[in-house]
Amino acid sequence: MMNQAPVITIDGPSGAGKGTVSQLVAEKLGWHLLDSGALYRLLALAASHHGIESDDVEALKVLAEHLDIQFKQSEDSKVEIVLEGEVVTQAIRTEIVGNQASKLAAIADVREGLLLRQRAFVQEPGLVADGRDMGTVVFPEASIKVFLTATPEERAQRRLLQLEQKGDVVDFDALVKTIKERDERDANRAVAPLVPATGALEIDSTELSIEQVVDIILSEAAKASYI
Ligand SMILES: Nc1ncnc2c1ncn2[C@@H]1O[C@H](COP(=O)(O)OP(=O)(O)OP(=O)(O)O)[C@@H](O)[C@H]1O
Ligand SMILES: Nc1ccn([C@@H]2O[C@H](COP(=O)(O)O)[C@@H](O)[C@H]2O)c(=O)n1
Repeated sequence: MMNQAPVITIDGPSGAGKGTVSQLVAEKLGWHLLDSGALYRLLALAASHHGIESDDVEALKVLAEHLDIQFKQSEDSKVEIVLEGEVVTQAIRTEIVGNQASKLAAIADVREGLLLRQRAFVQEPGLVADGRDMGTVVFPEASIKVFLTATPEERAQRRLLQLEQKGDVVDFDALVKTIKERDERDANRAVAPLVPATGALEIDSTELSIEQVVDIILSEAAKASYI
């Protein structure tokens, strides 16, 4: 990654706050943003649309390499996600799609198929990348690496609030179970498992507000003279 724009990676389990925090840090720095989980979710949705089974590794790799997607900045500065011409910003956020994404993400060829697309997000003045393997595999030379966690119960509580605000009815215990299952699969897979990168700053956000987490990361950015 010599002579490339700087990268801050924020990895961690589902619901730890990576997406929220990454967006705020990117806004503050004026940097680009990569939500790598969205790519795995888009792949899961596209596979389902095309009737591709999760054991058809060859077809999944081709699909991953050629995913027809766009991240469009809308007027209210939110990002609209388009898959094969259809707006799927909300459709990819369900727990079902998240789980399916996590199953496909355990396949080495699928990860390989998405690798270059993720690296292409590095642009001046810098990139904040959120996911599971940003600091370990995709951007191993990132200048700041963060591993963001919170207890499964706290993450389930946050997700519950998020889903209730959208009008969804969800059971807390079922949510904790799903979150633990996804953690287990993401952390124990053979390829790019969810582990802190060497030298990552580990932040447990269970007792922290979003603003406190953002401030910790921005103070690292200030130390690196990005602010
Ligand atoms: N420190 C925090 N305190 C309270 N709520 C938080 C905190 N961080 C994030 N949240 C809230 O938790 C919810 C989940 O956050 P977010 O979607 O950013 O997590 P995530 O790690 O990106 O999850 P996923 O990997 O599944 O996409 C959001 O509603 C967000 O506002
Ligand atoms: N770098 C990444 C990002 C995501 N995944 C897998 O995708 C699933 C959905 O991700 P979200 O962050 O949107 O919840 C996730 O459970 C991972 O299995 C990944 O493997 N690597």
